[in-house]
Amino acid sequence: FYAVGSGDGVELVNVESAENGLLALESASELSAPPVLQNFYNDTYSTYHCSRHHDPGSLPDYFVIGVHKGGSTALYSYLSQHGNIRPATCKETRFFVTDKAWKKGLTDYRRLFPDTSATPGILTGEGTPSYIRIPKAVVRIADAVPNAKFIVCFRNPTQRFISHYVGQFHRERTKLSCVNYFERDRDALDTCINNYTPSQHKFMETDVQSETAWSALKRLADPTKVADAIGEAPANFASPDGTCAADDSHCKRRYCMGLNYESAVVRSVYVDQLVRWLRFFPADRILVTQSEAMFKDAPGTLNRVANFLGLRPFNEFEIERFTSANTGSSHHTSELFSTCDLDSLNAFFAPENGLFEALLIKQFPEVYSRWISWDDER
Ligand SMILES: Nc1ncnc2c1ncn2[C@@H]1O[C@H](COP(=O)(O)OS(=O)(=O)O)[C@@H](OP(=O)(O)O)[C@H]1O
Repeated sequence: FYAVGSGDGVELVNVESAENGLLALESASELSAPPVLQNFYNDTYSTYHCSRHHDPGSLPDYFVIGVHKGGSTALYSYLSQHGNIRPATCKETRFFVTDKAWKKGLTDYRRLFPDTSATPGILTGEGTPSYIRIPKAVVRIADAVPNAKFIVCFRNPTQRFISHYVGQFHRERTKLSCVNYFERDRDALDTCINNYTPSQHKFMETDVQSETAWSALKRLADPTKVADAIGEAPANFASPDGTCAADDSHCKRRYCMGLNYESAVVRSVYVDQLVRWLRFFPADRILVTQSEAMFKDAPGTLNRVANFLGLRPFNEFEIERFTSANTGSSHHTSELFSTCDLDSLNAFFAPENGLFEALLIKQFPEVYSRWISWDDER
């Protein structure tokens, strides 16, 4: 038994080992985790930790919504160097994914931001990379800040996964080798796919907009929506009621990835995440950027961000301050890197990388025209 808990109390949880306990916490927001672990995860690992202004300020004009390990810290801090930006008191407010914070309400959230209402042309915003992947974030943001703009930086999925793994290992959240860390998540997905039944899988479209229908929010990796966004309906596709035919592995994969959105491998599957955002916001309110491009040419990427936000280009003085911010720890130089099997990872991500490319072609053709191959950072 391990004692876990937050300010609201401590509970005893039966886990087989310290490592299993940590793994349980890591995946605690998944459906299978006991509620006490879900709460612990939400309220302790996602602490609402930023300092506050005395008076409530403005709601954000922009959000950096991801991806985790995609260079979001660098992008956010570079953006904050712009003379017309007054950022939040901290990068990752996590407000929209931390239930305790959300319950405190928007007035409390606004204390994290300056009041820009009297200074036209000055923007404020925050950068929480989990917003892109945690379904409740987009639902809550669409409700609370419907006119905001969103910036996302996608990285080669294999490299993102490895960066995540190395980070988790160093923070002592896992002791597994990279191969075993990957296989654990892949096997969990396979178990979900093999145990799939149509009766557990019913899309509750009308409930999705409702905050109380949390179970429905988890089902947002709707295969029909992915097909719509890409502009084609794959053969042998989902039944009219949205459930998957017995031999439709693509459909089941979408469903199971939707359920397992906290898993380290699923975090690198971008197509479902972006399609979900496109259900709430039009494509012209989401700026898709690429980590590999930013790593090579930060001013180039940041000037695209400035243009998207209606700001003038960055000047030399601001660009000189692009000294960053969560860079240089590169996982490539870590000895843990050698415990990864790049071929298996690339093979695992290949189907969804193809879907993601199709999504860019259809919804973000201008972005796709300058897209650098994922191979670039291998
Ligand atoms: N300019 C530049 N060049 C090369 N690499 C860069 C750069 N900026 C950020 N990074 C890499 O981005 C990774 C951190 O991403 P995030 O800031 O999004 O991480 S976090 O989710 O906020 O923890 C982390 O990746 P890894 O080093 O591979 O772990 C950073 O090194």
